Amino acid sequence: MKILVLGAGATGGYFGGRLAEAGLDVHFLVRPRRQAQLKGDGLRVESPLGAIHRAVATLTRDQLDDGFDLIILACKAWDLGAAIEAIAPAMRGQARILPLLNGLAHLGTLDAAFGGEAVLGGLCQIAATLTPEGTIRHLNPFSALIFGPRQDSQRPLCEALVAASAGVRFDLRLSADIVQEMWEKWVLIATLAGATCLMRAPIGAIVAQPDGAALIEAMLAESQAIAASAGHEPRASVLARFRGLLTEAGSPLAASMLRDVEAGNPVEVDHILGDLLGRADAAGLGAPLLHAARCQLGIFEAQRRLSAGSR
Ligand SMILES: NC(=O)C1=CN([C@@H]2O[C@H](COP(=O)(O)OP(=O)(O)OC[C@H]3O[C@@H](n4cnc5c(N)ncnc54)[C@H](OP(=O)(O)O)[C@@H]3O)[C@@H](O)[C@H]2O)C=CC1
Ligand SMILES: CC(C)(CO)C(=O)C(=O)O
Repeated sequence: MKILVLGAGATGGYFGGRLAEAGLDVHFLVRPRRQAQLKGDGLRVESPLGAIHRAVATLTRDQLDDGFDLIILACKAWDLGAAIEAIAPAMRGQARILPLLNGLAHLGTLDAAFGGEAVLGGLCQIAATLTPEGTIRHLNPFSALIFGPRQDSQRPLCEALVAASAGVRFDLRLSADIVQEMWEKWVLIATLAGATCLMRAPIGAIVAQPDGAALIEAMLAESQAIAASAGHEPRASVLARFRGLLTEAGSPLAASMLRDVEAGNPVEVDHILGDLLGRADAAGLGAPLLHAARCQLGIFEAQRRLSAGSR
């Protein structure tokens, strides 16, 4: 199976690197600055599960052909349009796309560009970051990639990926209902990003305050109600796990969006909170805490753009 990974950032570099480490035929579609880093120093991953430092195959969009079976899409939401243009030559063949982005809106955008049959469902669970020097830092021992077919015709490729990935050093799971699992992940990330970015602190610091846990619980209830109104009520066992993660005393857990805020990077506020709130509005649901988080991140984004423009 020939795999193309768009983006050698935190998630693409980590999961692509682990697949390459396990002997799969992985190529990274990158832009020239990242290609120079990877050609100069190889792919570097620091991880409690074992470091990776290896040469990897890279190509830029002008070198792309249609010989790939699977494209793992690992860009931020604001880069989706450029990513679609970049992978278009590979989509002339039989390739299918496995997106790792948080949220859900990208599925519709990819379906419109390449047809629904080309687009699997997918998500990842990891805390990782890309340093300015190009190292991927995996921040805790947890890493999972969950994926699955959205149409029956996609099932053989999904099963082939599982078979080819025996021995890979992360949890790879073929989901029986990937769209439901993407919704559940959206409920988690909207709450985690909303709370940790609004409070500018990890979970442990928030729940150490007298009203912290109640605030997170209320935000989780808002996200849950929006998912339920779309026909994707999170399963009770999943909600119980999320509640545990989101209210754990002393937890260092924070959303990758908070790491982006702290680094002064753009944030996926429209994709993760804006889109969810659009669906809340359409269903006539109030979600005041999620609205407050969106407003706060909107201000951050506007100020970030202003100061980037004045430099
Ligand atoms: N980081 C995390 O812990 C987690 C992230 N996620 C989600 O995963 C998604 C990806 O996030 P993450 O990996 O952190 O993001 P990063 O910013 O670390 O990496 C994205 C990479 O994509 C590359 N890229 C973007 N557009 C293109 C293009 N057209 N051609 C080639 N390369 C491109 C960027 O390259 P360049 O340097 O050239 O801009 C960048 O290196 C997001 O939706 C995020 O919410 C989900 C779970 C955890
Ligand atoms: C919820 C979490 C931490 C899990 O991977 C995540 O997706 C993120 O921080 O972007």
